[in-house]
Amino acid sequence: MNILVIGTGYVGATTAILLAKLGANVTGLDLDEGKIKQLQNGVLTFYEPGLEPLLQEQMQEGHLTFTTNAMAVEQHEIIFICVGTPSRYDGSTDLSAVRKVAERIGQQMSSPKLVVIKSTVPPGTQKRVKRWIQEKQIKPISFDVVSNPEFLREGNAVYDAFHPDRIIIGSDTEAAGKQVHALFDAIECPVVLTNPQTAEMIKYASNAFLAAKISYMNELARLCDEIEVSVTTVAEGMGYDPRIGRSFLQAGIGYGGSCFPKDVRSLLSLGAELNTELGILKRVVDVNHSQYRYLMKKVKRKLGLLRGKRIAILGLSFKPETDDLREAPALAVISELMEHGALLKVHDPVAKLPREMQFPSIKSFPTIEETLLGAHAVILCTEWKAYVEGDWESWRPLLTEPYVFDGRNVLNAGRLKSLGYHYEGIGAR
Ligand SMILES: NC(=O)c1ccc[n+]([C@@H]2O[C@H](COP(=O)([O-])OP(=O)(O)OC[C@H]3O[C@@H](n4cnc5c(N)ncnc54)[C@H](O)[C@@H]3O)[C@@H](O)[C@H]2O)c1
Ligand SMILES: O=c1ccn([C@@H]2O[C@H](COP(=O)(O)OP(=O)(O)O[C@H]3O[C@H](CO)[C@@H](O)[C@H](O)[C@H]3O)[C@@H](O)[C@H]2O)c(=O)[nH]1
Repeated sequence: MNILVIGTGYVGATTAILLAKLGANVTGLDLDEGKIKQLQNGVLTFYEPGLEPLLQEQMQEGHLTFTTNAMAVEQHEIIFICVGTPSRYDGSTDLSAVRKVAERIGQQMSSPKLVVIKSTVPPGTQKRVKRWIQEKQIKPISFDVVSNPEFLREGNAVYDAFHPDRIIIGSDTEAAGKQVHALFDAIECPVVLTNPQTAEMIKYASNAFLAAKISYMNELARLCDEIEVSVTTVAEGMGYDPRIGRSFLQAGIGYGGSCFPKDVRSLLSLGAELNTELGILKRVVDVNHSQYRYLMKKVKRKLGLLRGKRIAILGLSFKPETDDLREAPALAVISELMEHGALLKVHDPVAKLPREMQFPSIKSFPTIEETLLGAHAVILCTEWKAYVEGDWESWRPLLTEPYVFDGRNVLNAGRLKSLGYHYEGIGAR
C-alpha cells in the first residue's frame, strides 16, 4: 500500500510515521524544503517525546521517505491531507492550503484515488474538497474524499497515535469508509463510521467542549478566590463523578496551542455565518482572553509599579513537553509585562523566544537558577516537571522578593509558604 501524506508538520509527520509503522509504504510531501531536508536526515522539525526514534526506525526499514516533489501525487493511490488550517482575521478557517492541495491532486490525477482529510476543517469542507479536485481534473477519474479528523495531543503524540480514544471516519460511501478503516485495522479502539459533515463536526465539538471545561473552571477559580476556596480541591471533588470526569478541570492562565483557540473561533464563525447563536462558546473565548489578565492584576496588586522590576517567567510553550508557542498564554503575559516596563528573565526547557519578542528588556537563561537570580517575582506559565518538582528551598535566596504567581496551580502552596514565599495561584491556595 503506497500512501502519500501531504503536509509534514505535527500531524503529517506523526500520521506518516504511524501509517508506516502499521505496514504501509509512506511518502511525506511538504512545500518547505528545509523541513523535508531535516526529515530526510531523520530529524523532526518540532520537539515531541519518543517520536524521532520511530521516524528513524521507519526510514531505516525503508517504509518512510520524504520529498518536495508534488508529482508524487501520481504515484500514490491513497493521499492524506495534513496541511495547516489557520484562522483568518475574522476567526473563520483559512482553507487555502487545503484548496491548493486538492487542486494539485485534481490536476495530477491519472488513476483513481482515495483522499483522506486529516486536517481540522469546518463541516462542509469535504464537499468543497471534492469540488476543487473535480474542477481541476483533466479527464473524469473516480475518487473518494473521506474525513478522518486527528485527535492527538502535542507532547503525547506517540501514545495518542497508537492508542486513540476513537477513530472517526466520515465517508459518502461505505466502501471508501471501509478502506480507511482497514488502514487502522491493527489499532483497537471504537470506530465511528458516519457521513463527512458529521465527522468534521465531531472534531470541532470535541475541542470546543474541552475548551469550555477549562473556561468553566477558570471562571469558577475567580469566584473561589473571593470565597477563599481552593478550585483545585473543588476540581478533585467534582472529578470523581464519572459524568464529569477528572480531566481538563485544571484552572490556570487559560488554554493556548494551535488547536483550541482557532477551532473555537472557527465554530463561532460558522455559527455567525449560519445565524446560530453560540453564546456558551463566546463566553469560553472571553474567559480565556481575560484569564491571563486576571493573573496580571494579582501581580500588579502585589508589586505595584512594574517599571524596572525584574520578573522571572518559567515556561514559554503552551503546555509542557512541546516547544510549540502557538497562542501560548506565556507570550501574552510577557507582552503585557513589557508594556508596563518590566525587565524579563525567561526560561523554558525546550521552547525558544520567538524572534519578534527579542528585545533588550527580555533575556533568556539556560538554567532556572540564573533566571530566578535577582527577580522581584516569579510567574509560572507552563507546568514543566522541572518547575513543579524543582528545588524551591534552594531557589528562595536567589530571589530579591519572594513572590510566586502560579499560572497553572501546580505548585505546593503550603510548602512554598512555609519556605517563606508569598504564593498566589488562580483560585488555588
Ligand atoms: N498540532 C496538533 O496537535 C493537531 C492535532 C490535531 C489536528 N490538527 C490539525 O491538523 C492540521 C495540521 O496541523 P499541524 O499542527 O500539523 O500544522 P503545521 O503547521 O505544523 O504543518 C502543516 C504543514 O503543511 C505544509 N504545507 C502547507 N501547504 C502545503 C502544500 N500545498 N503542499 C505541501 N505541504 C504544505 C506546511 O509547510 C507545514 O509543514 C491542522 O488542520 C490542525 O488543526 C493539529
Ligand atoms: O485542565 C486543563 C487542560 C488543558 N489546559 C490547557 O489547554 C491547552 C490545550 O491542551 P491539550 O488539549 O493538552 O493540548 P493540544 O495538543 O492542543 O491538544 C488539543 O488539540 C488537539 C488539536 O486539535 C486535539 O487533537 C487534542 O485532542 C486536544 O486535546 C493547553 O494550553 C493546556 O495548558 C488547561 O488550561 N487546563
